[in-house]
Order: sequence, then C-alpha cells, then structure tokens
Amino acid sequence: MTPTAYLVLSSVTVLLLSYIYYKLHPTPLPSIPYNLSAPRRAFGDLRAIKAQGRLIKEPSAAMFAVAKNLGSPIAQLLLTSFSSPIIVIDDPREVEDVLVRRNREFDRSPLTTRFFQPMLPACTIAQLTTPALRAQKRLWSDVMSNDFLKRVVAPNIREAARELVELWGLKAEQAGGEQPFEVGVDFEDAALDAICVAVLGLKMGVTRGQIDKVRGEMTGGHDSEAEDPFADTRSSAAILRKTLKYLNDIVDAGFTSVWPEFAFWRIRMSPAYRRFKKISDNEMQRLMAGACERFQRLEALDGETAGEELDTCAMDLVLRREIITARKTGEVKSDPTRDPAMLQELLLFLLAAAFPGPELPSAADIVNTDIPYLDAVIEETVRVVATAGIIARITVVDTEVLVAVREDIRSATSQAAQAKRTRGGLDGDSGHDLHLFEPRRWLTRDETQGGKEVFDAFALPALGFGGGLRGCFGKRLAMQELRILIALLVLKFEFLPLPEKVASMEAEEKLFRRPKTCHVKLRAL
Ligand code: HEM
Repeated sequence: MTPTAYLVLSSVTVLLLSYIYYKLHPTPLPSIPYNLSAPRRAFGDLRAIKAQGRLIKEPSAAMFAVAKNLGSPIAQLLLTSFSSPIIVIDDPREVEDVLVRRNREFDRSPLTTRFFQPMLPACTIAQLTTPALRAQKRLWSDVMSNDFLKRVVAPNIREAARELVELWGLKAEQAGGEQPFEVGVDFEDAALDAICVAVLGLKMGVTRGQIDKVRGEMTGGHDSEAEDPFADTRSSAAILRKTLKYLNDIVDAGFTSVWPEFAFWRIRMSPAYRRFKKISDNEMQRLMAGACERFQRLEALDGETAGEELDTCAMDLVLRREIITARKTGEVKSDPTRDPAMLQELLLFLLAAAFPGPELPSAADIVNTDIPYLDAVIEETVRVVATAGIIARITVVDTEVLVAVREDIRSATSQAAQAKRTRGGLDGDSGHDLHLFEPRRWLTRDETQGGKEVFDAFALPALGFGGGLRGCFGKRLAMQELRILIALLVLKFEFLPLPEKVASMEAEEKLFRRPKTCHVKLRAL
C-alpha cells in the first residue's frame, strides 16, 4: 500500500469512528424532561438502565426510574442517536387515553414485538397493525365470545382448578399444615391443562401427573413402570415449557444487552436453539393436525344440525370460522395472603352469599353468580401484580401527549373520560394508597338498587391488560380463569400466614412479571 493510500484509509477510518462515536451520544427531543447528563455520555441512559434492570431483575422498573428520578410523569430515555427516541409515561390516565382512545395515532411498538419475532414471527403480538393482522384477529375472535367462554372454556378451567385443589389438599396433608410449600409451578400446570383442553381439545394431564407423584410419595408406592396414559401429552407440555423458556431467554437478552439485536441473533444461531425450534415446529404441526382431525370427525357427526353446538374447543371455532369465511369470500408493599380480614371477608361472601352447600360450585355457578367483592379482588389482583411491566406503543403520525397536573391542559378525550368517573377516579377515594392491595376501591353503592354494593369497573384506569385495538386478546379468558381458581381455592382452603422469608411480594420480569417466590401455607376446610 502506498503512503498516500495508507493516509487516506487511516483518515477515513478515523472519520468513520468519530462519526460513530458522535452518534452514540443521544440527542434529546425538545420540551420533554430528560436526564441532563445523558447526552454527554456514549449510550446515554442505556448502560445505567440495563445495569439497574439486571440488579433489580425488573428492567421496565429501571426504565420508569428515569422519570421517577426527574420527579416527572413523563421523561425521555436517551440511548443513542441511532435509535428511535423512547418516552416513558407514568400517568395512568394518559396511558389509558393513548391505549384505548387513540388507536389511529399509535400502534404496537417494536420494543415488544421484537421479543416475539425470533420464535413466533407470525403471531399477533409480533406484528404491527396491517389488514393481514386484522384478518388474523377476526379468525380467532369467536374464541373469546361470552358464549364459548361460559359453555366450553369455564368447565375445563373448573376441572383444572378441581385437580389443583386435589393436589394442594395432598400437599397440605404431606406438610402437616405446618410447612409452607411452593405453588408457582402448580398454577402454571393448572393453566396449561385448562388452556390445552380449551384450545386444542387435548387433555395434558400435567396436574394429574403431579397428583400421582405426590400420592406415590405419601404411600411409598409410586410405580414408575406403570403405563402413563398422558405420556404423549406430557412431552407436548415439556415442549411448550421449553418454548416459554426460550421466549424468556430472548426477553432477558433484549432487556439486559446493550445491543439486543446481536444477542437475539446469537440465540437464533446457536445449534441448541435451532434443534429445539425444529422440535417445537414439528410439535405444533402435530397438535394442529390432531385438532383438524378432531374437527373433521365433529363435522362428519354434525349432519344437518347447527355446528357451533358441537364445538368443544377453540380450534373448532377457529376452523369453523375459517370454513365460513372461505365459503363467503371464495411497587407493591402489601401482601394479601397476610390480611386475614380480607381473606375471611372473601370467604364469607363466597360461602354465604354465593355457593351454599357442601359441594364445590359448578363452573356455571361461579361464572354466572354476581359477587361484587370477588370481581373487586380479581381487578385489584390484576392491577397490583402488573403482569406486563410496560405497555409499549409507537407513534404512527405526529402527535402530542399532554401529561399535566392541570385538568384543562389534558386532551379532550382524557377530560371526557375523567368526567364520566363519577367517584373521581385517581383523584377520588379509589385512588388512595395505590401501593396497597385494597379490593374495596372497586366497590360502590348503587342508590338505584337501594344502596346495594356493586362492582365499579371504571373506578380507576385499568391497564393490566393494556387496551384498545392491540390490547390483550385473552383478557376475558384470563379473568374467567382467575375467577374460577380464586373461588375454588378460597372455598376449599384456609390460607394461613406465611413465615417472613417466603412472604414476599417481590417480582422478577422476563416475558411476564412473576413473583420471585410463590408459597402457601394451607389448612383444608
Ligand atoms: C392474567 C393474564 C393475562 C394478562 C395480565 C395479560 C396481559 C397482556 C398485556 C398487558 C398485553 C399487551 C396489551 C397492549 O399492548 O395493549 C397482552 C397482549 C396479548 N395477550 Fe394477554 N394477558 C393475559 C392472558 C392472556 C391469555 C390467556 C391469552 C390467550 C388466550 C392472551 C393473549 C394475548 C394476545 C394474543 C396479545 C396480543 C394482542 C395484540 O397484539 O393485538 N393473553 N396481554
């Protein structure tokens, strides 16, 4: 290389590196508060957010900490000049307004879609809103209809909950009512059992397997050689669990790495992931094939009758709709498990008012009986646990969000929504001590019904399931599942105070925020 060529190459390299270094310093947007020292650092707030996220195991809390440190309900997170600006809004009223009433201005954000793209690029949550996405949502819409949820899904959830009661009964007996035991996995198993029957018509038998195991341990007679009727479906369950593990790893990499795309790429390229992806794809195909076969058998039985009556799982509905469409178109401090007054009030309401008699209530009893306090417990649970640490949106047009202390400065839609909250919303009684678990904030007296206590779904902005066009698709199902599980568990067990070391409400965040520890100490009733 000639000296001149060497000089030119060195100069270009230095210029390029200087340009990249310069662009690693973020440029703030005007008029939105930010950490004043961030623009002076390469990667701005990024490294501090990632480090804090790793430390507290709650990456989204680390993002909100920037706003909290500034004492502002809105703040910009400054990363680099290569990345789009990120603005955090810590104001439930405006967040609700953006999610529910401003769907034309905002869409699902790549901040969260990218977590699902490596594993599930074609699923709803991984996509921006397009005509194809709308059609995909329409295809699945019947699955969340009230009729289907009550007629088909509720009995399946109730059966899964009944098995969970059986399992906990055995575990409580094993623990002699003295020792707390871990139940986080039991909830997952029960949910898996319920959802698999409801969606695929497939009995997984995961909780049944645990019951057999505990019973075997208690009698010393567990026969590992005995034929396991659920062996096949349990391997499906294992694959589903491993899929969730990979999704969690991807989210973890996205939250903790300063260059998430590279971290995702490394996971995608690893031989272990590629091997597993093949297994998981094959398994999904196998399950879908089974569901289609079932549906065809039902169709054959159907004859001249209305097909919907025969639908016994979500796939039947989806497949039926597909056919019809084709034909037509060619910071939580309190701990509810330590509050005896609350637990006993719930128990009393359930026992005395709703489900008299010694038998467990049927699914229909549970979903059809009006129990305002149970509704309030469920709503408050969803609010306090905040399963999703952040709800992310991207702007699709130039717009403004008016986060303000003065009412008249807020957007017209936000003001109108507040005017409808006759009890003052966040500024009224329901908005006190929001760090506490207090179901009564969702209850009010209805004077038109002689002062009867009723559930007020609009007491506060409810953001646990996001909202609007891109809000949670499974909300109704999840609420029904919570209702049935809470009702049966509270009816069958007394929840005793937990020892200090396992009585924590701390959470860690991966795909979902989940408790760091999930123990119960029970006495069977
Ligand atoms: C307690 C249980 C659940 C909670 C707290 C929850 C919460 C959420 C949240 C916060 C979102 C993002 C919403 C947004 O961006 O506005 C979401 C999206 C979604 N959820 Fe759930 N969810 C739950 C259960 C379920 C279940 C059982 C299903 C399916 C049967 C489901 C299916 C979905 C889907 C498909 C989306 C994406 C919707 C879209 O992108 O348009 N969820 N969920």
